[in-house]
Amino acid sequence: MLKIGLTGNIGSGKTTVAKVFEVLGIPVFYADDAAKQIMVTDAELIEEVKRTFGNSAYSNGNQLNRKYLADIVFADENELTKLNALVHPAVFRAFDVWASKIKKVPYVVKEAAILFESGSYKMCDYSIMVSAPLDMRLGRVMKRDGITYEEAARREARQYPENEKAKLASYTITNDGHQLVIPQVLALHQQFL
Ligand SMILES: CC(C)(COP(=O)(O)OP(=O)(O)OC[C@H]1O[C@@H](n2cnc3c(N)ncnc32)[C@H](O)[C@@H]1O)[C@@H](O)C(=O)NCCC(=O)NCCS
Ligand SMILES: Nc1ncnc2c1ncn2[C@@H]1O[C@H](COP(=O)(O)OP(=O)(O)OP(=O)(O)O)[C@@H](O)[C@H]1O
Repeated sequence: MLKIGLTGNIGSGKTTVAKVFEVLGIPVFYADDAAKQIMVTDAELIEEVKRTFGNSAYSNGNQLNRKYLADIVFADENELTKLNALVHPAVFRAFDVWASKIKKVPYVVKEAAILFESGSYKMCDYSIMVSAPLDMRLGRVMKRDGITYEEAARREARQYPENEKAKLASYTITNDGHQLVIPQVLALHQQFL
């Protein structure tokens, strides 16, 4: 069973592409969602996050104060590195457990915003990058999340540039509103069968 990493910078449309793979019957692991879940359920991790970023990182018990944490980590690369070091090992383990339970499919997809930055592409057989022009990506995220251009751009600045990712990726899907996405996914699907 192949493991295919699926990534793309903020607002590229990787989750949208992942849904197409799901429609084709391919199981998809959403690393960002797994991280979200782990950050509110793993007691040891919660304590580490509080110790590192202050008790205000959580409110009402184990409810993650996402805005508080985002303001700290996306403003300072060192802080983001600290958070990544706490969260990512647990996400890697969750993926391995999830994948080990899946049988009788030719491949699974791991969707992760920072597949290359975290190094997790090395644990995949192939990687796919979803690409779209910067302004289009930031515009999509502003609309989806109700955040400002500056907030979206700050996150983008913490991710590898698209041209560097393209060098590492096995395949690229273009989601620029001109090229159709579904035929591009179907072509890769045929290849992985
Ligand atoms: C800082 C947090 C709490 C902010 O939460 P928020 O709900 O505002 O954002 P969300 O998690 O939905 O992420 C939205 C987008 O931000 C970008 N982003 C998120 N985490 C990271 C990161 N570690 N590095 C670079 N970009 C990131 C991605 O493009 C992502 O799709 C959250 O992003 C977080 O806990 N990040 C660290 C864990 C992580 O790395 N998750 C992503 C991959 S496993
Ligand atoms: N081709 C497209 N045309 C119009 N809207 C699109 C297109 N592709 C994606 N979108 C929209 O843009 C937004 C961002 O897409 P999506 O959530 O799939 O991106 P993402 O790469 O997973 O983003 P993030 O890194 O922020 O999680 C969503 O609201 C989605 O519906």
